[in-house]
Amino acid sequence: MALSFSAKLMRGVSRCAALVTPKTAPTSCRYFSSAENSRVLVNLNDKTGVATMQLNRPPVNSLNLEVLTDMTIALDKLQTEKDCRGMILTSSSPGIFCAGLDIMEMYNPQEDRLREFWRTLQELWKMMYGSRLATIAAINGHSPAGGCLLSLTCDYRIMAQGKFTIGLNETLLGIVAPFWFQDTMVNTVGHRETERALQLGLLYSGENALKVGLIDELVSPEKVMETAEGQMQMWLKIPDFARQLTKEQLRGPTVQKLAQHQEADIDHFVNFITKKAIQKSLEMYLNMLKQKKK
Ligand SMILES: CC/C=C\CCC/C=C/C(=O)SCCNC(=O)CCNC(=O)[C@H](O)C(C)(C)COP(=O)(O)OP(=O)(O)OC[C@H]1O[C@@H](n2cnc3c(N)ncnc32)[C@H](O)[C@@H]1OP(=O)(O)O
Repeated sequence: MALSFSAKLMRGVSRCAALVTPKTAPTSCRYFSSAENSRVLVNLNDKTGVATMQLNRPPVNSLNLEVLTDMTIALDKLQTEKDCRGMILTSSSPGIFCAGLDIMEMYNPQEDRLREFWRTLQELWKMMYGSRLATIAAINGHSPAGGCLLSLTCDYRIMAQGKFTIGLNETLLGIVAPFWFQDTMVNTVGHRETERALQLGLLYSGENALKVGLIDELVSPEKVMETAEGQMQMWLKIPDFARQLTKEQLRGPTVQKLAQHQEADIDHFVNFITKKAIQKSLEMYLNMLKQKKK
């Protein structure tokens, strides 16, 4: 029998809820291992109520079904921890925040897995965008497409200076950012900038991302985490209920829009991605990524 998404989540939570506390850990810090081989590393500081979630899937933290599932399980667990009030999302590989969705999930896919992959991304997006936690993205490297989307679900974005880029570049792959990716971008930088950025598949430098409001701060790579922690303190000075209700009023309608069209969105995604022409575009993009190395 097929399990519902929430049943799968619960099964995952009980499987993954083990608390792993290394001998060297500060006593106030609990380390959650969200999966047997830790594709995301999560710890919660009991003193501050702030959790850190690190993407940990080398080489580029691309988001496959397993990473998305682990993130969803970890976030669900943090949100049920009464004392957890904030989360910083970052990467364990400085230089790469997240390369976006794992293109191999979309290239020559099996339909069942493709559906589950997309549903899990939808669920994670809904949870992140509507999270009761104050969320800050510490973008310590490249952040294209799905990586940019993840950061956009947070309440505040701090990016590392350097040659890193960020943006919803889907059109460069010959694919189209779905309406809820677009909505998240519109809500952040406005309609006109989104029109330009998404049609051109713009990958912004940190400086340009700051200019258009795609990120909130640009700091040296070694300052990204401490800036995120400092900023988090400001967000946590606000009473939770007031901050959460305000967020819910501002973001709720966008989350509801996807919730109401979720099945149709999965059908549309599967139909689109499995088209011959789209498969060809993905193949060319994958080849281009490989050629780049030579
Ligand atoms: C109706 C709706 C339809 C569709 C909606 C779909 C929405 C899609 C959203 C997405 O997120 S699509 C993914 C878009 N991502 C990208 O365009 C990023 C591609 N990657 C890069 O640009 C670079 O890899 C980099 C992130 C800038 C890092 O560069 P670096 O030089 O450090 O690494 P390298 O390019 O050598 O990559 C190492 C290794 O990883 C493979 N790789 C990279 N990105 C991905 C990815 N997103 N998915 C799968 N694999 C990826 C790359 O090919 C290399 O593999 P190799 O070692 O085997 O050659």
